[in-house]
Amino acid sequence: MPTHIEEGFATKAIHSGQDPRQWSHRSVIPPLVMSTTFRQDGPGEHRGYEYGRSGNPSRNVLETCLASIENGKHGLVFASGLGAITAVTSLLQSGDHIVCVDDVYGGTNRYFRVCLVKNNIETSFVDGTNLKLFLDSIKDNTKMVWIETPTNPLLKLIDIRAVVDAVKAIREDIIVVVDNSFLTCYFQRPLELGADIVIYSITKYMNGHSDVVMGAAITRRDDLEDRLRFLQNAMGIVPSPFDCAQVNRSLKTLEIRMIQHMKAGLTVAKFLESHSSVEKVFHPLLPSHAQRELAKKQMKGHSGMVTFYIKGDSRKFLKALKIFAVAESLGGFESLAELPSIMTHASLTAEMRNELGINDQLIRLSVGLETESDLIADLDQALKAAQS
Ligand SMILES: C=C(NCc1c(COP(=O)(O)O)cnc(C)c1O)C(=O)O
Repeated sequence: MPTHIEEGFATKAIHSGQDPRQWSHRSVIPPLVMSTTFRQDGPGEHRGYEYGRSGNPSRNVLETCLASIENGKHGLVFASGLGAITAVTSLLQSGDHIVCVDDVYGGTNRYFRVCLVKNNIETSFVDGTNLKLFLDSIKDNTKMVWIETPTNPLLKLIDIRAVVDAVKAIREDIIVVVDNSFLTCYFQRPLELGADIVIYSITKYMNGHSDVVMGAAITRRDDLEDRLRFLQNAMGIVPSPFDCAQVNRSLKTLEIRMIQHMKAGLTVAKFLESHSSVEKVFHPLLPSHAQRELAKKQMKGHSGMVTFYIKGDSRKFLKALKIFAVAESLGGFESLAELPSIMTHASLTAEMRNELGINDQLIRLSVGLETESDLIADLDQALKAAQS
């Protein structure tokens, strides 16, 4: 028997789910199956696939690969990150309660606060960096705890293992969900830290090419996979086979892309921190980050996300940028810059934004894969423009 080799991340990303022996023609690159339906040998006698919404070979290849690189058991993909959030929160029912970290993506906040409330599912938004405060928010009807770490956009960290242990000590049936979009499974493994479900906006780093909108949920629990698989089909929030093939391709370079995003992001963060036109920089790997020790404990590294308070005119800064594009989203090879207060987090209430410190001086960067010196030069000239 060949000795079992514990494969590395890149090997899993390149080979998991891709075995050419799955298809008779043995193509090394998985075939793209666009068909919405599959011929059956007889009524109900199919070969694993019946209808495109219920299952698709190109989707199956991607879901297998995602589960493998997450060190999970089951991977499910959805039409968008919010589609994954919709499916996962559909595990709840009327009268249930969610405890959610206060600093989350604006669309997540909006879905919880505006949409779920229509189904009589209430959410408490709480500072997840204060474990006691977070746990004190758990009520008899709390059925889900929702974590983003690092958070969007303030890059606050939540101790996943500490939250999981404390929550499960209160009640085992509370489902702990971690949105890992800002780091990917290359830098952080929430399932290994005890989370029940990890979700992604695949749109971001996992695809990393800003040409697919998709979401994913990965779990080790058969019971949750069974319920999520039902919801994926019954709610119809599935991605196209073409998009699945695109993302499957992107995962092959995830490791090397994240390593470069980390390198460039840290270069940018250090440059900003030393600049006289910058008030404060948030980056988990900077010594100045309040939770630097937690970063070292639960993260293998950090992505290209950098957030900072600018001195001077933030709009002038953003309009002066030449290489960074002013745009929503993040995690692609191109560098992006945005003003969360009026862009990605505009859907928060003004009170919530004020409490969090998401004001017109707060700028969020997604540092891409361009030449680092070009990025620094672009930021430097734009910071000067903001002071004029
Ligand atoms: C579009 C942006 N965020 C989407 C997002 C989502 C939603 O993913 P979509 O694929 O955009 O539906 C979920 N979770 C996090 C942490 C996210 O950042 C943004 O922050 O610019």
